Amino acid sequence: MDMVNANEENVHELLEAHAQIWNYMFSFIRSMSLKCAIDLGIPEIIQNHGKPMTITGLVAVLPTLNPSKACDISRLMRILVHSGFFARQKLDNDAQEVGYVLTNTCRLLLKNIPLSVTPYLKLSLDPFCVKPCQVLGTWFQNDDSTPFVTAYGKTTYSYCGHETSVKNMFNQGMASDAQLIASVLIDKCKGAFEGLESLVDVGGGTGTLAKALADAFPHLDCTVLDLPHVVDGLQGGNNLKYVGGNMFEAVPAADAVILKWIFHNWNDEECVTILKRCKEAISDGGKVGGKVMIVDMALMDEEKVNEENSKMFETQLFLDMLMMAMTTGRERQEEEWAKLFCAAGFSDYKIFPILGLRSLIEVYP
Ligand SMILES: C[S@@+](CC[C@H](N)C(=O)[O-])C[C@H]1O[C@@H](n2cnc3c(N)ncnc32)[C@H](O)[C@@H]1O
Ligand SMILES: O=c1cc(-c2ccc(O)c(O)c2)oc2c(O)c(O)ccc12
Repeated sequence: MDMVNANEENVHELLEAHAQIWNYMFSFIRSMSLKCAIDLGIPEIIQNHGKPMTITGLVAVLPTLNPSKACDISRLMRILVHSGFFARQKLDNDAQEVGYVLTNTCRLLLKNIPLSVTPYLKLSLDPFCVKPCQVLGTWFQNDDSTPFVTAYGKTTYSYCGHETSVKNMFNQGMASDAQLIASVLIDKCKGAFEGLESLVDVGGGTGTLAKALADAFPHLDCTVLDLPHVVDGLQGGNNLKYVGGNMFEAVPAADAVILKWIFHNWNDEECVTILKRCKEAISDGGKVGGKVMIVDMALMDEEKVNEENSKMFETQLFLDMLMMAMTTGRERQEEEWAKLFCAAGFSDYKIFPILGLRSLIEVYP
């Protein structure tokens, strides 16, 4: 079709292509509208109201709203109803008036629930992550190691080390995700921890996952290894301790090591080095049967993408592009994982696709 010169036959197709571009182009409006509702505390206010909340009721109690902008809140709510975060419900059976309620999805965004996604959303939509994405094109044409460096002039590592508020936002985002993974692992994969006496969470951040595992398995000795500036001052417990160190140099000895969201931050060569340090850690005790447990993505096969799972695949690709913007890492397909394991001297692995977009991957020496 001739897309440039519209005539009557192709005008329909032209407009459809045009609409598709606009929908894609304006996709950031979705995330920014959701971020706005969260910044204003709207999910909590509606939840605490206990029944459908009218627009008048909502604007009356929004604590930080400038009154001259009250009429615009209904426009914000309209797009978020359309996107499925809020729904409209009658106030009561015979009433005509309707109010807003939260959908199940939106409940996951409440700030004070254990599995809240909000800290991770705040991290992902902060200029910390957004600015590097805006300079991808520049980065493809310069010598910088990552778009993050193009945007900020330093690596994420040194940026987080110096800016306390960004470091806290990053650690809180990671911790909230670790809480979700911990509860699924403890609920669905108890067997994976059976027979283990000690476990190191490599790059375990502020220890959310290790803490949950230490509580769930009181006979498991848990260690969190992370950079000194992350673990300094953190207090362990009975079967939990923190160690400051560098996973490229040494990993404390244990029956097993777990690494969540580590490998997607690093290139292949860096991953093989980390894997070798992990292999040494599970061999040092002299006990056979140790293993490396990885929580990360196994990218779906493009041939297996269909209408039902295509959104899932798209979300995996979003994360891959985010990793391109922030780090030297990438999301990997099964074959790419297998190559890394082989290069680091492991003999076998098994992928358990039990964590939604991500998998538990066990690697054996
Ligand atoms: C993407 S975060 C994942 C945190 C945690 N595993 C989780 O999933 O919630 C990566 C972690 O690796 C840590 N890290 C980076 N370089 C490291 C190194 N050389 N040695 C140990 N930890 C490191 C970071 O400080 C950060 O906590
Ligand atoms: O901004 C990010 C930065 C990093 C990151 C960068 C360098 C490292 O040395 C490291 O350990 C982690 O990882 C992320 C991540 O894993 C996400 O899921 C979302 C955002 C980020």
